[in-house]
Amino acid sequence: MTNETAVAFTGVTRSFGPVRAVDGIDLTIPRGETVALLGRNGAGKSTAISLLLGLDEPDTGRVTLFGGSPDRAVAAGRVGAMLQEGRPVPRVTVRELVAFVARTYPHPMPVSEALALADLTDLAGRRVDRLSGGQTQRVRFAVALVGNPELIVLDEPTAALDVEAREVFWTSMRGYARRGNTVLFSTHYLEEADASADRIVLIDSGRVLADGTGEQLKRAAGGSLVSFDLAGAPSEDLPLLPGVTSVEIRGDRARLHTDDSDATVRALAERNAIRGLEVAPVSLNDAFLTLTAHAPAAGTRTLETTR
Ligand SMILES: Nc1ncnc2c1ncn2[C@@H]1O[C@H](COP(=O)(O)OP(=O)(O)OP(=O)(O)O)[C@@H](O)[C@H]1O
Repeated sequence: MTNETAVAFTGVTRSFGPVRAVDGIDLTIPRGETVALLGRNGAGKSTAISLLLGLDEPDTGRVTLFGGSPDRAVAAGRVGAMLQEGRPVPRVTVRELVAFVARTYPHPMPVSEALALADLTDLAGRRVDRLSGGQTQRVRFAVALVGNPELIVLDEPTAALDVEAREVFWTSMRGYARRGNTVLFSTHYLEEADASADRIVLIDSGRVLADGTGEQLKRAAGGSLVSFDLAGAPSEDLPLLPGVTSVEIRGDRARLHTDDSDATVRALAERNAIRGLEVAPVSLNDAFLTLTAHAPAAGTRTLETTR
C-alpha cells in the first residue's frame, strides 16, 4: 500500500449468523478513482460500506483508509458518506442545513460551493422538508461533500430517482470526482456504473467476482451473443462449439455467449444452424447476469481482468 491508496480491504470477512455477508474481500482503490460497487440485492455492498466507514468491524481481515483506521480518517474529516437510510428532515432551509453540517468539519468548503456542486444554488432558501425526492437526494449529497472530504462514499445514491434526476445527480458527482477526489458508490444499475465509474467491482455473495472497466467486464463475460432458431435440432453439444462460453435455450431459440463470434458462426454454418441468426455485442446487463449466474457456492472465483 502506498500513500496514493485511498481504500484497502485485505482478506475482509463479516458474517451475520450463518450469512457470510462479506466473504474474503481484497480490494485496493487508489486516490482519485471513481469506483462502482455493483451487485444485486443482498450481495454485500452495504456491509462492505459499513466496514469501510468504521460503522462495523470485520470478523477477520483489515480495512484501511489512507493507510490508517477508518475511524481516524472519518474523525479527520477526510471521508463523506451518503448512506441509504433517510433521517427525519428538520424544518430548516437547504443552506442552513448544509452550513450547520459544515461547522462540524475541520476544513469545510464554502457552503455556496457545496450548494453549487450539488446543483442546489437555486433551492438554497427552500425548506428541506418541502423538496422532491431528487432534490432531497442532492441535499444529502451536499451534506456529504461540504466537509471537503477526499473520499466520498455513496450507498445506492440514486435509488428511487427518475432518469432525469439521476442524470443531474451524476453530473454533480462527476464534478466532485474531477477535483481529484476518490468516489465509491454502490448501485444495482449497470448503465450507471458504466457511465459514471472508472472501474466496476462486481460483488456477489460477499465476494468480488470481477474487477475492471465496463468493457473488461463485458469481455470477461464473453464478448458477443450469437442467437439462432434451433428448429428442432439438438442443443446438447452447443457448449462445445468454438468460442462458446455459455449457452441458454429459451423455447426454440438458442443464445450462445462467445468470445470468438466468427469461429462460433462458422461452426454453426457448417451445421446449417443459421435460421434467424443474430450476432450482437454482450450488453453490460448480460455480462452482469452471466457473471453472477456463475457464482460458485464455495471458493473464490475472481474474474480478475488485466488492469
Ligand atoms: N445486521 C444484519 N443482520 C443480519 N443479516 C444481515 C445484516 N446486515 C446484512 N445482512 C445480510 O447480509 C447479506 C448482505 O447484505 P447487504 O445489505 O450488505 O447487501 P447489499 O448488497 O447492500 O444489498 P441491497 O442492494 O439490497 O442493499 C444479506 O444476506 C443480508 O440479509
